[in-house]
Amino acid sequence: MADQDGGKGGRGPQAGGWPQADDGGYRAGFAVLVGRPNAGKSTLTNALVGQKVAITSAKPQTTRHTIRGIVHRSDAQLILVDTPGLHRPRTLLGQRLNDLVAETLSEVDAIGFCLPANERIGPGDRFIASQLAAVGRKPIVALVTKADLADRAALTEQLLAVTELGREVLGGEGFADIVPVSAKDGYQVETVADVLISHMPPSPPLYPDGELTDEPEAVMVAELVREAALEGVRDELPHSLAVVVDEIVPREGRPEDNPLLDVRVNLFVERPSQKAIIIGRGGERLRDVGSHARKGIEALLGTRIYLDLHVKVAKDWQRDPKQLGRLGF
Ligand SMILES: Nc1nc2c(ncn2[C@@H]2O[C@H](COP(=O)(O)OP(=O)(O)OP(=O)(O)O)[C@@H](O)[C@H]2O)c(=O)[nH]1
Repeated sequence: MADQDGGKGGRGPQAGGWPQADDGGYRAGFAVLVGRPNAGKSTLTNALVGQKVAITSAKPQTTRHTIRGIVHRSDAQLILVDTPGLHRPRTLLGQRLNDLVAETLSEVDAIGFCLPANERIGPGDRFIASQLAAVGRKPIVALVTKADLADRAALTEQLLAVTELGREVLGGEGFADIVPVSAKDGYQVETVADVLISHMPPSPPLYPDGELTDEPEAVMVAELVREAALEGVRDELPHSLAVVVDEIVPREGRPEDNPLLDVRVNLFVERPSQKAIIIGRGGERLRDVGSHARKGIEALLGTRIYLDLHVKVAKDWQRDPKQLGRLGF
């Protein structure tokens, strides 16, 4: 995977800004965080990378896209892939998500398996552990997340339970490492990076220094719109909303020192009633969504934008392969 990704998304390696790799000890590679919904994967990714790149929410399974962030060290690069929750497929969308996860797992150099410190290991965790065991020889690091939510005794007990799970499901010594971590208060976040980096292969840097994500900007724009559109109505339509960026184009005839980008975005829902929720009475809610998202997008792109949002009904898009393809899943 190492040499495939450099040019993805039109943000490939650029001249200048590359870290030096001639000291011989450089490591670089890919790691993925897996775990059941709500295990803390997105929050930990953000804490490791130091910038908000993925949606976090109190509701499960909001992370739809594979989002990468990059941890830069003077002697290493850790490229993180944040996957959707690995779970038993229910709808076709679920199946697609799991295919995506399986594909990602087979391509990375190490896997971080997130298990919350404050919740008992359950069937969902065992299911994921068995999937990981099937991936074959690959370092699997257990990350006991949300350590701030467990007291010392409970954390110790959880670490023992996780050790046991590793031996039972993976055989031999079980997990390559077990690290308790809290993304919330920063406890051991650096250690997680150190441990994952220790499992990366010797390699020259794969990305220019300072690049925090290779996610195509369009995907980040879509995430910002999606986040704004779900604000306050997650209960009503968390799984029924797909956001697709139609185009991002510079407005013609603008002065060079004051450019404006036209950003056109489509929001797909499954039913007319959901369209009404997004738009709100007299279009008021959609205007709020737009002004909210616009601020985030302007900060992301570093320029003023005109944001054009369109809400469309794509009936049963979650179950229709053609529609899923069109929506980028
Ligand atoms: N107290 C505490 N809460 C955390 C921590 N990490 C994550 N959370 C919370 O746990 C919830 C789920 O976190 P996410 O990072 O969205 O979990 P996820 O595994 O990416 O979830 P999915 O996208 O559903 O797969 C959110 O409400 C977070 O604020 C932590 O270290 N401490």
